Amino acid sequence: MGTNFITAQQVSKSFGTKHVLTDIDLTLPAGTIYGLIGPSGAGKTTLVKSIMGMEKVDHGTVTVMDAVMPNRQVMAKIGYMAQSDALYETLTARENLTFFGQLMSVAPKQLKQTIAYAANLVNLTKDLDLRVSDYSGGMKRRLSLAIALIQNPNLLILDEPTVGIDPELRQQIWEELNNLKATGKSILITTHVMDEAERCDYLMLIRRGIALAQGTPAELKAKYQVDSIEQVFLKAGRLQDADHSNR
Ligand SMILES: Nc1ncnc2c1ncn2[C@@H]1O[C@H](COP(=O)(O)OP(=O)(O)OP(=O)(O)O)[C@@H](O)[C@H]1O
Repeated sequence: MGTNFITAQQVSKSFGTKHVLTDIDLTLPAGTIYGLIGPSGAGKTTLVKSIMGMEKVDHGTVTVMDAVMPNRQVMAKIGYMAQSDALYETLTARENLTFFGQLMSVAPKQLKQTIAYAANLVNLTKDLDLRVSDYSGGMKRRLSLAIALIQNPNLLILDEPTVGIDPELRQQIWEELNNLKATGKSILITTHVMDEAERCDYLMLIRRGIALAQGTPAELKAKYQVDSIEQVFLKAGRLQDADHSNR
């Protein structure tokens, strides 16, 4: 594989007359946590789905692990956690993990081990044999994250993985994301939580489908001469508004 897990070039997407993504470039190298940060409706999920090959882009190209997307085989190799949970409610969490593990061709011998690892990571070990219909919203998010990890993927794409997850567990999840990164895996993550943005190696600030700024958190703070990513976002947003009204 080349050095990059994801290369998106000049990606544009509209729904009807609404421009949702405009000329987005994104490069995700190995061993990197890349954060997409932006307000609700900014286009983060649409960009993630375009990278996954689940949305057809109007313009531009997306390459994932050397394959031009959409590509079913490559899509199956990505540990993907969607924004809405796609779980079998009448099955237990263990049965869900087993089902998805088999679907992703995890060897039966390994499956038991990876279920234990993933359940432990998201703190669901003791609730594995409960039916998902009895799970809270946060538990369902955690189970979805465990499913994304079940095949030990080299590339994880996580759409708002920590929504509804308490701060302590969020901390543990971030620690594990960093461990995965240290083994050369890459993670693309969307969030609107600013302290999570600070933990990413590289960020894209996205607003109204436009990449307002890209860089490491330190680079962005230096560029906008502020102390936090939240302030970077506010300043970049104001500049975007001023630019818009000057046209
Ligand atoms: N299938 C669709 N048909 C029409 N409009 C869509 C469709 N999917 C998304 N949109 C619109 O595209 C815009 C961007 O949506 P998207 O879900 O990508 O934003 P987001 O940044 O992920 O927001 P959130 O943080 O709330 O998930 C929104 O205005 C949304 O209404």
